[in-house]
Amino acid sequence: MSEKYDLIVIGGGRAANLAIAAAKAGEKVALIERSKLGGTCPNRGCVPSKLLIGFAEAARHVKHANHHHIKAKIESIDTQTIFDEVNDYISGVDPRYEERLKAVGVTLVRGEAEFCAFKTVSVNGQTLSSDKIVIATGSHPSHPPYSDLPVWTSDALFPLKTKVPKSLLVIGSGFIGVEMGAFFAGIGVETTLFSRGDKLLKHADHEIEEIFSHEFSNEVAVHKNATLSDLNHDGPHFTATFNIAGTTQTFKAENVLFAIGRKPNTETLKLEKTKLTTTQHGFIEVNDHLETSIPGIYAAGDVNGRYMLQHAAAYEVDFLRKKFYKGHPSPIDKKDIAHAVFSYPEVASVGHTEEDLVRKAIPYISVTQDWLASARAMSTRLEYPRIKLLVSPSDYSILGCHLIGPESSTLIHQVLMLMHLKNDLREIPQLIHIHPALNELFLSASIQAIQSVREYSPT
Ligand SMILES: Cc1cc2nc3c(=O)[nH]c(=O)nc-3n(C[C@H](O)[C@H](O)[C@H](O)COP(=O)(O)OP(=O)(O)OC[C@H]3O[C@@H](n4cnc5c(N)ncnc54)[C@H](O)[C@@H]3O)c2cc1C
Ligand SMILES: NC(=O)c1ccc[n+]([C@@H]2O[C@H](COP(=O)([O-])OP(=O)(O)OC[C@H]3O[C@@H](n4cnc5c(N)ncnc54)[C@H](O)[C@@H]3O)[C@@H](O)[C@H]2O)c1
Repeated sequence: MSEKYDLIVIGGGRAANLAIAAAKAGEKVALIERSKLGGTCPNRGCVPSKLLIGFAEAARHVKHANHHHIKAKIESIDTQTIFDEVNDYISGVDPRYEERLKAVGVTLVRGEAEFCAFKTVSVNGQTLSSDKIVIATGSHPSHPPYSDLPVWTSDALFPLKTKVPKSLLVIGSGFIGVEMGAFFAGIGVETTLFSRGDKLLKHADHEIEEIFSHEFSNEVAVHKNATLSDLNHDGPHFTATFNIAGTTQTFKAENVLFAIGRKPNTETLKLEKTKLTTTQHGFIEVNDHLETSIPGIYAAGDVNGRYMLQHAAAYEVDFLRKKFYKGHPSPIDKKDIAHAVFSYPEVASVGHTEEDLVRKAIPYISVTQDWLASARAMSTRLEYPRIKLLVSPSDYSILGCHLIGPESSTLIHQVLMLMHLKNDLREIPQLIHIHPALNELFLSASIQAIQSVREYSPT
């Protein structure tokens, strides 16, 4: 006999907030979590990785002090304490979530959920059913090749249970590869990163990617067009053989981090028992109400594959909260979801890349400028910071904006705000910018873009 609930939430990552909202609305709600409450972001994702990156940034300021005619030397970096502090943060996450859930009366079920009948779920032999189920089971690192060896994925870093290696090979040049690669290099670990293609951050706008690739390679040894052909582990070292642009090369390091993408957590859910199907990559398809092909079953966050970002998961969970408990009837707003890569250099992006616009035959004008007109930017002594604006020649709306340089993740919010309120680039020069704040980069780029739109004539 199954116990009936008003709502079952499977996965206690971002969707824990939905369970709390349901309980506050007076519903009988069960939250099922097989691992640590809080999910990927605070336990093994955004938060611990950014805490680590802060340490590397501090080290990099010392390393680059000579740009400001200051002679400085790092005497030592206590890498073990850095990880101990981050491990400490992680250990507090699950208990904090559990307290919040218990305070509002959510029934917390610890264990792995699987469907056992239509809209019925079993966990450790206990059966729960509901007409309203939210699947928010997130994602996990793609299974690395050579997984019989003690190689790392990002999950192995948080919490780190082994000693910090002196040397590291990073395989993959997406978000995690370049963030963690810059971190380890920043704290003095001899780091080499391998990309199987000829780009790092292959989905970035090409102009930004070129600058990123160049600057990142000054910090981290990079090999492009590199395919791993063999990996051995012998005593304290890994020996990796790569085919790099037609030649065979061998590298040794104390550890290897695979950062080769993430897969949805749907394999063990037995979705077929509730008649739900997934895409060929295992993501749960949803409509614009985040409802699956089975009415009453919803999927939010990484598991639906729309984005794989914490702020997108948060937005989707909040959409469901408003839908269920505030009676909001509208479909989910197709907002542009921005992202930032907290590597060195930092990159932030919203909307289309230039390649997207070309592929989709969307007319645009493009302006790329450095930020160096601003004294604050000049004072950084960096030469690469750039803004790329892609603007519609028909109505001055921003189609895409791509930043590279310090504080890109913060600065991009000026563009997000404009796109959110009234997407008309002509508003930017109307705003009196503080002189000489970094934000002046938007002023000069928008003035040039407005001029280009005025002069635009379709070919
Ligand atoms: C190293 C790293 C850095 C990142 N940095 C950023 C960043 O800076 N910014 C950003 O926006 N995003 C970042 N992300 C992505 C972000 O962490 C995810 O997009 C986000 O956590 C997804 O939230 P979610 O709630 O969908 O899934 P999750 O947080 O993964 O939660 C899903 C939960 O479901 C549980 N679960 C799975 N299957 C079952 C089951 N069958 N039964 C019971 N429970 C189950 C899991 O244990 C997990 O706790 C990063 C990810 C990684 C790995
Ligand atoms: N700052 C952020 O917002 C942030 C940070 C970290 C992670 N994330 C999220 O987590 C996701 C996963 O990150 P990720 O870096 O693992 O994935 P990713 O998709 O960003 O990059 C994976 C890279 O690995 C390459 N690759 C795939 N298989 C390979 C193989 N067998 N050998 C060599 N290279 C291979 C791919 O071509 C790609 O370049 C991201 O897509 C993002 O959604 C976000």
